[in-house]
Amino acid sequence: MTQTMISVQNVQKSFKKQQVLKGITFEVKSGEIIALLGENGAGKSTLINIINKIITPSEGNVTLFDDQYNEGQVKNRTGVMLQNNIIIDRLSVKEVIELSRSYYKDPLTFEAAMDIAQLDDQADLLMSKLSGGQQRRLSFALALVGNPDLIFLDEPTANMDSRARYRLWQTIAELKQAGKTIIITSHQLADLEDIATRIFILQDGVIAFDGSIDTLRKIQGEGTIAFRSQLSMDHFKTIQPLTNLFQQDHYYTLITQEVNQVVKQLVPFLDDIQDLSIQQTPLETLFRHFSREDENHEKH
Ligand SMILES: Nc1ncnc2c1ncn2[C@@H]1O[C@H](COP(=O)(O)OP(=O)(O)OP(=O)(O)O)[C@@H](O)[C@H]1O
Repeated sequence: MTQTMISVQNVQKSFKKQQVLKGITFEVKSGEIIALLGENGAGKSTLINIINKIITPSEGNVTLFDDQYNEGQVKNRTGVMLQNNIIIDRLSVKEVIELSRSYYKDPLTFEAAMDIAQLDDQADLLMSKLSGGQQRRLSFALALVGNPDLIFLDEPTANMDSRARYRLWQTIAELKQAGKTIIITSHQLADLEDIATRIFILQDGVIAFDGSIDTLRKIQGEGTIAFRSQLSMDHFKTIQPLTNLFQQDHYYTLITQEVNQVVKQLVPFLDDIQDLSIQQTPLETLFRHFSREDENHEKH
């Protein structure tokens, strides 16, 4: 049976004169994997911190699980990996895992938590002596040590090497299989794309998009045609139908619902086109539509 895990009602947050969140409302059901996207400074961490009562909103309400749950019950079923690692200077990796385990009713075994952290060789090392990536791995294990049903991961892969990142996404896939509910912020959109069941795009203080990646593709274009060319933008501007056209240096990206029709119109330019590729529009490209940094494009 699906349960409402998170209910956010009209959450607003201002820091001095800057209003970061302007009225955020949504519900998350059990088993959903939410990718929370937004540019740097969009307010993703602020929203996650408000949901977890780390900062208070200027307006609005948040309910986790059921409003009958007390704070202790909520904490017991929730795992949080914040953007900044929390370091307790005097504790070793082993000690902090044991300490965290003791807090929860139904924790993972010590071995399972160590397996997530992948820090066997550093078990006796003080937390403060870990590298940035190792601290991140420990933070991930600590978020999961209580065997939570609801998990918040704020840029979990920051500082991780590619092997650690691979393992983390694998663990998240296992959590998904197990029916956990997860909210993740990450700038690694290719990995998020494989795992998320629902995308939130935070822009200008509101959720500018809430839906599946398939819905986003239906709105913005199923197919992406990319190529390099020395020809100017003017040559490609008249191509129809496009939902978006990006140019960066000599690299063009055309997004469309009608791939065949667009490819046919590129035929006259083929001698001046290199590295042509056609693919289902990736999340990375769909997200660029909402990006302010990428001004060199034509929205259709
Ligand atoms: N305690 C604070 N005091 C003042 N301003 C703050 C505070 N916390 C956040 N902000 C501001 O709020 C905005 C949103 O910050 P936030 O960290 O939520 O963004 P983000 O979407 O998580 O960004 P990033 O992708 O860079 O992590 C930023 O402009 C930030 O400077």
